[in-house]
Amino acid sequence: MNYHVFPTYEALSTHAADFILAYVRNHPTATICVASGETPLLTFQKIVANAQPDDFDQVTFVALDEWVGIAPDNAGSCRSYIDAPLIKPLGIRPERVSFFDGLASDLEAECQRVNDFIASKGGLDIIMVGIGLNGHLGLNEPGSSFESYAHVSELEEVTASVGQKYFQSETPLTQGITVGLKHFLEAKTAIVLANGPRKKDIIKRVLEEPINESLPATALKLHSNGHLWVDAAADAS
Ligand SMILES: N[C@@H]1[C@@H](O)[C@H](O)[C@@H](COP(=O)(O)O)O[C@@H]1O
Repeated sequence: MNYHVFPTYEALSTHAADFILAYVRNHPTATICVASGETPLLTFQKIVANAQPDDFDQVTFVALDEWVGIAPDNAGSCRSYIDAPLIKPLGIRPERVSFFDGLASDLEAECQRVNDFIASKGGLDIIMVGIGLNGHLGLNEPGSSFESYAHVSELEEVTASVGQKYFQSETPLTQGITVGLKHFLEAKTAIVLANGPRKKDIIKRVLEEPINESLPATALKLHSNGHLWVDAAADAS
């Protein structure tokens, strides 16, 4: 795992955006899985600001996760956190993006649909995600199998309560639907971003603890091209 500390959130986001832009210019048909949440918002802004008109014409995006029971157009949905700042401004065509439907009546079929979509693209080139305070990647909560593809997860209390920050009013969050850790491990490049002092304790655990499924982010240490990029406030080295 490559660990890199950037002086500021701005520098971290610039690096992440430049990495994606350089990658798609060299690999125009790339498939990229991106996270929702607050962490990648400045990266998305910088990608949009610096993209050339045809950079993303043939690129495919996969949205990492979704809250079960939340409508796609809810401003707090994972979809909204990716669609509004990245997908819409880049003008990505609907057939080139996969979102989980948190309202799907058959969640297992929804997982299979996303698994099939990713497989049809030959897997993920890049997966770039944030990290939860309990070490989750996407909504792969502690205990998630490293062998799992897309699946439904039961959310820990900390995830349900921290998740309230995305919503205007109290919203019950009990389950998530997420790309699996096997997707993460099979991606050609895996990147975890973290910023701010709230993430320092979990970054310390990722750096110090052995690879184990109780701490999903340790999957990064199993990856042959895994990167943990943090700002100085989240640095725990
Ligand atoms: N579902 C999201 C994830 O997609 C995100 O990567 C992570 C970190 O969120 P944030 O970047 O807001 O700290 O947890 C949330 O629960």
